Amino acid sequence: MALSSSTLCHQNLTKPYFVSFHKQPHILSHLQFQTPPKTLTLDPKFTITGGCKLSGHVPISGSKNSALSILAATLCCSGTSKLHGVPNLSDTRTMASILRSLGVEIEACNGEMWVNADGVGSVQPCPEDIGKIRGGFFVIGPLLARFGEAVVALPGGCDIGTRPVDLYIRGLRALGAIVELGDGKVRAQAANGRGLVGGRFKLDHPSVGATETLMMAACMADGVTVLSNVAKEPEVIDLARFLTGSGACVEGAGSDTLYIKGKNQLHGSECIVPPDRIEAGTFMLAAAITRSSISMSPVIPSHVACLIDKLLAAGCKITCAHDTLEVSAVPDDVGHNLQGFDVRTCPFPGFPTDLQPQTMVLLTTCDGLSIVEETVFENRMGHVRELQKLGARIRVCGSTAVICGKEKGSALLSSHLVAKDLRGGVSLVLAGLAAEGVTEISGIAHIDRGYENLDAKLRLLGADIKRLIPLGSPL
Ligand SMILES: CC(=O)N[C@H]1[C@@H](OP(=O)(O)OP(=O)(O)OC[C@H]2O[C@@H](n3ccc(=O)[nH]c3=O)[C@H](O)[C@@H]2O)O[C@H](CO)[C@@H](O)[C@@H]1O
Ligand SMILES: C=C(OP(=O)(O)O)C(=O)O
Repeated sequence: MALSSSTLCHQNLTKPYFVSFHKQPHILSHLQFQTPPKTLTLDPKFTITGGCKLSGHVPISGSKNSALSILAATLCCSGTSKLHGVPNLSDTRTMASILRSLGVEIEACNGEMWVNADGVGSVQPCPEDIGKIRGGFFVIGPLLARFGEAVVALPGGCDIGTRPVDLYIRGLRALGAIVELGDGKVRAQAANGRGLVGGRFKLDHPSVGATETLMMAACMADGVTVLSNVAKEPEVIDLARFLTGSGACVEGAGSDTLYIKGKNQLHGSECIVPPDRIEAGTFMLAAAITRSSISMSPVIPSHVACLIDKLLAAGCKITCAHDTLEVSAVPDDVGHNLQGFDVRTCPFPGFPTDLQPQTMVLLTTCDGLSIVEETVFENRMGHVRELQKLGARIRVCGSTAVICGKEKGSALLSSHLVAKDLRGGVSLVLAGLAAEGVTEISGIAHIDRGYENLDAKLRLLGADIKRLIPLGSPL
């Protein structure tokens, strides 16, 4: 089915994601893994020779952000939970290490994870690991709810703004917890040694992580909790689905109010981590930036509706059949250069902040002036300086960037670039695919936090990208 904006408006945004287990693709089994050359380099790097057209089909992995919150939620469950489609990322490995530091037993094999939290003997997860990722902090909700206490260090994650945890703290207090912040740690205790109690809390801002953390806490609080102005992101719905499958009573996921009736006990359950909408969006943009045609699956089209609208407006062709999406920007197919467009990032269902840097790269290759306004994080323009090294004409004023599209005959040039965060980092990879010559990108550990085998997947599509590993480091 060829897509237009109106086609998507009729799709149910909260429709469950059903894939029978036997159909779950062994997504990476057919990728050609390259044994990376060991070279005289200090830091792992990508080198990309630009100009290759992409073609073929790419498998989309399970969602990083859904996997992180569902893994945190397994702490609520008695017995074993079985998760399918957990992406093999440094973030999910760090999350597993955080859970193990509490005494959780985890076995993992080919994207499947068996998690059992019955032997938890600590309420203080490893602070070093918590400091590496944002999602690790979410364990404060389930720890407090099930064990009455938690001591959790302040989280890490992408350096894209101040990213406070005030909404988590105020929300947990509304559920009867005593919460203090000091020494880089949040200490929380259910008051009077009793468990949490249901309550009402309105978030000042629809924070994804605060919504998920409070939802997990409320699932085991005594009585009913009403959370308003919550996040409506698909990952919130995925978490609610896992919790409900584990015996919790959660209503309203996907709307701006959650109604949760607490239960004394939740049980382990089985779930599939839905596909990563940000990874899918990144490959959709890779097709557009390289003026190529590729397909990808599984994708839930309503999760990437905003990007589909923008790419259609730019002049791309997009078709969708079941869970497969095809994006074409081949000049012979679209008949003209792509047209620039404006973007304003917003909480879901608005344009995702996690696709802002990648979209900016596309805009540098389109006709005309484009404006990108970042409204979710106050410091998410770190990629611009690197893109300017490639000759991109971008001006930033605060959280707004003005992008001058392609001049006749001009192209992005190659350079040595540094990835400073996850999505900014992958935007440099996309720029390298379109640049003339060889682009070198260091700091790729940021990219490995959130993309499963990015280089192998791009090679599968025909890109010339190599991962250089420092001499002496284990493969
Ligand atoms: C692991 C994970 O799921 N990460 C995602 C999650 O991050 P995360 O959950 O951290 O993002 P939030 O939705 O909480 O952040 C949105 C805004 O709210 C602010 N804020 C948040 C909490 C708080 O207590 N106080 C406060 O002021 C933040 O500083 C930010 O400006 O949602 C973001 C927004 O879609 C995505 O970019 C991240 O990929
Ligand atoms: C901001 C992101 O991740 P995190 O919240 O884990 O830092 C992201 O995935 O783009």
